[in-house]
Amino acid sequence: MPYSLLSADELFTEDDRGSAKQKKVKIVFVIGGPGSGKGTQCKRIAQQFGYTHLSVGEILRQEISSGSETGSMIQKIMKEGKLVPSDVTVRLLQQAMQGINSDKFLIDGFPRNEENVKAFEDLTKMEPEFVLYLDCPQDEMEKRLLSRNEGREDDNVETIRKRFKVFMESTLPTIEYYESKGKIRKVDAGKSVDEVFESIKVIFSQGKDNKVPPSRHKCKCLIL
Ligand SMILES: Nc1ncnc2c1ncn2[C@@H]1O[C@H](COP(=O)(O)OP(=O)(O)OP(=O)(O)O)[C@@H](O)[C@H]1O
Ligand SMILES: Nc1ccn([C@H]2C[C@H](O)[C@@H](COP(=O)(O)O)O2)c(=O)n1
Ligand SMILES: [Mg+2]
Repeated sequence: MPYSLLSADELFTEDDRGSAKQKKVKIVFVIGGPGSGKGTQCKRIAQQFGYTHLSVGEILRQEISSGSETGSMIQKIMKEGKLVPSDVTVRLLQQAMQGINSDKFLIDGFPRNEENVKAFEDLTKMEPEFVLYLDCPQDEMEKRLLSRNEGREDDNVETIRKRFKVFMESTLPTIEYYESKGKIRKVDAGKSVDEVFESIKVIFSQGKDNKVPPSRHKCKCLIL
């Protein structure tokens, strides 16, 4: 189904004295495997560094709760641990951003694949300032998800394993892509919540030129 997508200007321009003025918006993507602690750490980052936290998974779950046809489609996909088509995801993300007057967005759980990256770049003509990557061992992530207890339909062993596979096959290549642009900031997310946040604070306290050594992930390169 075609969606009417707004351009970067329509999304990010404010007209406050009769003349169109470009509003500078800073975007940080937060990625990591299922259960790596994205939501947990984003709440702290938002509080301490003044970002607006948007969880893309949460935005999709809100659409499910709305009872719309799109919501039923999203629900089926999520139950199977798969990814929602990017035109749907980016449209809902854009709508959420439009409704908030903020110049600093922390976008949790995005991008998840090459299609997400391309849809976002094509639509907004923007790039993230940097991409925070929470790197966590799979057995630790599985343990966390199985004791999360938030009633999520996708927190069962079968779906969790599928989500891990999607992360390895589809999300890791996006990390390679941003790494080639010097935008990945990786932290060891297998430690305690406080320890992980200590490493994150260092990153958010530094300027945008802060660089980390390339990671050892072996993934195919992402060609956009
Ligand atoms: N560093 C940590 N140590 C132990 N438990 C943690 C840590 N970080 C988060 N948790 C717990 O693990 C569970 C998953 O965390 P969280 O929801 O933040 O992960 P997520 O990356 O957002 O997962 P998803 O991709 O499924 O949304 C939660 O119950 C949370 O309280
Ligand atoms: N960019 C995204 C983000 C999320 N989804 C879907 C697939 C995920 O398993 C689910 C839950 O997301 P989470 O709360 O774990 O971040 O939402 C997607 O398709 N595309
Ligand atoms: Mg989450």
